[in-house]
Amino acid sequence: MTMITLALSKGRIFDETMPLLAAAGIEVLEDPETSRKLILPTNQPSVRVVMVRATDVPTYVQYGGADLGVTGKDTLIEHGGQGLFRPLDLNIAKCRVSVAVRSDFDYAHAVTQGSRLKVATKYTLIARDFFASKGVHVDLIKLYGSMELAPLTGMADAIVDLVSTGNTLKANHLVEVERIMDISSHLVVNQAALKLKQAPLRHIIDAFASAIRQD
Ligand SMILES: Nc1ncnc2c1ncn2[C@@H]1O[C@H](COP(=O)(O)OP(=O)(O)OP(=O)(O)O)[C@@H](O)[C@H]1O
Ligand SMILES: O=P(O)(O)OC[C@H]1O[C@H](OP(=O)(O)OP(=O)(O)O)[C@H](O)[C@@H]1O
Repeated sequence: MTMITLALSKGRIFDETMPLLAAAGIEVLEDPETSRKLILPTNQPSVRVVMVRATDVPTYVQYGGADLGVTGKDTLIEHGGQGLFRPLDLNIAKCRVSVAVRSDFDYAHAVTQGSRLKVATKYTLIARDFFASKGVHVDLIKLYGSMELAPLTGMADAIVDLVSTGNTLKANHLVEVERIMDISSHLVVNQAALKLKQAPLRHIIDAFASAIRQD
């Protein structure tokens, strides 16, 4: 029996992938929110799900710890995508990467003045590319979470972070000043596995493709 291993992360990616798995006839038998198990069985003995940090999904798939996985485009860009085949935009976990500042910070003035902007972010590659393309000099501060706090404490002038409803920014008196790119989650597949386990992986990819919701 050829075992297929799918890497997912807890929360919205797991939740929003479930209907796609259902289209492939796959049902996960345990709830990752309540189970302590990191390897979850499914109703198909030849398919299992491994639960990893969202930022680790591309790494697990790249090195063959999983044959395929679901990951945000933001995470994929920061990872670099080496060794990954990326057959489908799943149109789930939709948000955007944006620049935000304190509502009393004059961003337009700061970026035209030619001075250096202090930017805190988890997304250093995306931020570096974006500001380079605008010709704005930045000092990047790498953070792993709670980016919103950086401008509030005076540590940074701006953040580059994910925005969906805008509620998190609003609750912290921050405003979105530039939208860098739209984000959704993608299916990624290990390139070697795609050759060695072609038939079962094709079945999953095709089922996912048929179940993608367009809006
Ligand atoms: N508010 C949101 N609305 C829609 N999609 C989102 C939102 N926040 C994040 N996402 C998308 O979902 C992916 C996973 O986000 P999630 O919050 O589950 O993990 P994380 O906490 O950022 O990751 P890690 O645990 O590795 O730090 C992100 O990479 C992004 O593509
Ligand atoms: O614009 P909003 O709708 O407020 O979403 C944006 C927030 O969502 C993400 O965090 P996290 O995954 O912690 O958000 P969650 O509370 O939706 O899980 C992201 O890092 C932002 O902080």
